[in-house]
Parts: sequence; structure tokens; C-alpha cells
Amino acid sequence: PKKIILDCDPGHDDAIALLLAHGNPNIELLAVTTVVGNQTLEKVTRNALSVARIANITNVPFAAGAVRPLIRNVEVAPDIHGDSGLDGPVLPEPAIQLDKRHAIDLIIDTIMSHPPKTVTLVPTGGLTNIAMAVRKEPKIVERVKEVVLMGGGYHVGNWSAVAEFNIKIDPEAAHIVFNEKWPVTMVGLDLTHQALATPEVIEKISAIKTKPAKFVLEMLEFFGKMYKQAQGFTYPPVHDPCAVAYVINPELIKTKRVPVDIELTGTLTLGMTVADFRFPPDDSCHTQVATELDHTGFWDLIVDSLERIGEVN
Ligand SMILES: Nc1ccc([C@@H]2N[C@H](CO)[C@@H](O)[C@H]2O)cc1
Ligand SMILES: [Ca+2]
Repeated sequence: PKKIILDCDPGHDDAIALLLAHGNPNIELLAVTTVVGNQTLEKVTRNALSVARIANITNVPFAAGAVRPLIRNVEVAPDIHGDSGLDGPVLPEPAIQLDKRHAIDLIIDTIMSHPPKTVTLVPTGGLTNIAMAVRKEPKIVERVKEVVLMGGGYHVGNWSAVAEFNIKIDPEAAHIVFNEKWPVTMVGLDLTHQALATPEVIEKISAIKTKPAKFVLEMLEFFGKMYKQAQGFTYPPVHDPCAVAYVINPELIKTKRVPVDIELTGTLTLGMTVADFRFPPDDSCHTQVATELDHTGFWDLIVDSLERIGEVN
């Protein structure tokens, strides 16, 4: 199985990414870390532990990380995720305690305690924790197998005309992560806006008569309602599980090697992931962007994970 660390800000789609990772037999979830983003650190951390309770995830360390971006102020997304950060379903009381370490120490310890090139980092929130971990222990850059992140967009923005939320809330952190010499796969909005939870998808999940599946349906109902109101989407794009799906089966997502850098000083373009498609990438190019999703294959993975999780009491 592929060993991953999920760094997330649950968030409805982060929650589904966590369930996908937990339920899929090809993924070994080594650690879950939380970062400020969709909501405050306290709220997204509580949400992560509630999702762990829903799926009965008991043997994975969870640790909380950065309470705010490296430089800028906290900017949350209640218009999509609500005041709790996971509005819609009733959130159960957590059943596990947080790991006593800071997220960046759990990330560093986990990577350094596994053989080189065996651990994949999967950030699905702002990149504050990842940037801080790299600055504290630069050795993780050569040791990590790859970074597969949900964030950015080479032709699409959602937090400004040209920037995506996860990048824009901490562009300095993103600049660090995209410029370290490790393999980065950017699963951006160009890809995740194809991951729509259509009625056919809802129907397939509705056929699974378990509490975790019901939780997912209640999350998708709220997420869909907010996405329609806030961004005019008929069906909601479920972003974060796309990053996990790529780790599970890279054939589900087409990618293109291209240099990507982060705008830090633009008035209109702050946080933009600038992809330079003008020339063929040279050997120094360590970034690739996701371009095309196998929609059916993607959602079949999520349905399969929910079926494997089964009923939980
Ligand atoms: N409007 C909006 C804001 C933030 C997000 C979160 N940020 C990423 C998509 O921009 C995902 O990780 C998701 O959790 C989604 C929608
Ligand atoms: Ca997220």
C-alpha cells in the first residue's frame, strides 16, 4: 500500500478525502494533521476528530498544526463550509485524543522514521504546516516520495479571479512548497471542478445503508446547497479526494509536467499558481499539474471505500 500523511482543514471535501484514504486498501494512512483554512484551527481539528469517530479510525495519530498563515491573517470560508467548518450533519463527540506533538513534528517524525521515498505527503488545505516542516527539517524534501496537493489552478481561481483558496490564504507557504526540489503534483481547480457530485453519484452513495454513508450524504447536501448559493454550481465540486484518488490510482487523472510558481506581489494576482506552458519542460521541472479526471472511476473509489468502511457504532 501507498503510505500517506494527510494534512487537511476539514471542510466537507477534506472529510471525504479522509474517508477515501481510510477505506481504500491501497492506502496506509500514517498520520492526519490539521491546519487553519476553511475554519479556525480549533474547528477544523475538532471536525477531523469527529470524522475519525464516524469512520472508527482509532489507530492513526492526529495532530493539530498552524493556527494562522506564516505572515497573513486568518481567512476562513464559512460561505461554503458553514460556521463549524463542517455544517450539515450532526458531528459526534471525538473518541480519540490528539497526538501531543505539533503537526509539523508528527510530519517530520513520520517521514524520517520511514525508509526514503516511501511516504507521500497529501496536503488538502493551506500549505502552512508543510512549509514550516520543511524549514524545521530540510531533510524531509529528499526523503519524501512526492507531494500530491489539492490547490491552485492553471486557468481557474475561486478565491480571486486567478487564485485558489488553499494557495491564496498562505501564498508564502505555497511558494516554499512549490520551490523545494521535490516532486509536486498540483491537483488544482482545473481538475477538481470535474469532480462534481451529480445525482447519479448521490444515488450510488444513497444505496449504502450505513451511518458513514449517511454522514457523507448530509455533508454533500449542505456543500451542494452552499456551492449553488456562493458560486452558482448546479452540483458541487468535491476537490480534496481527487488528490487521494491520484495516489491510489494515477491512471484516473491525466497530468502534464510544467513549471509552476506562486505570485507573491501581484495586486490582482496574489496567490496565483502561474504555470508556464510555453516550452517543453526541462529536466529541472519537478512540478506537474492535473488536467483530466476519470469521473466514474473517481466516484467508484469513494463508493468502494464507503462500502469497505461498512457500518460503525
Ligand atoms: N469556496 C471554497 C473555499 C475553500 C475550499 C477548500 N479549499 C480547496 C478548494 O479551493 C479545498 O481544499 C476546499 O476544502 C472550497 C471552496
Ligand atoms: Ca481542504
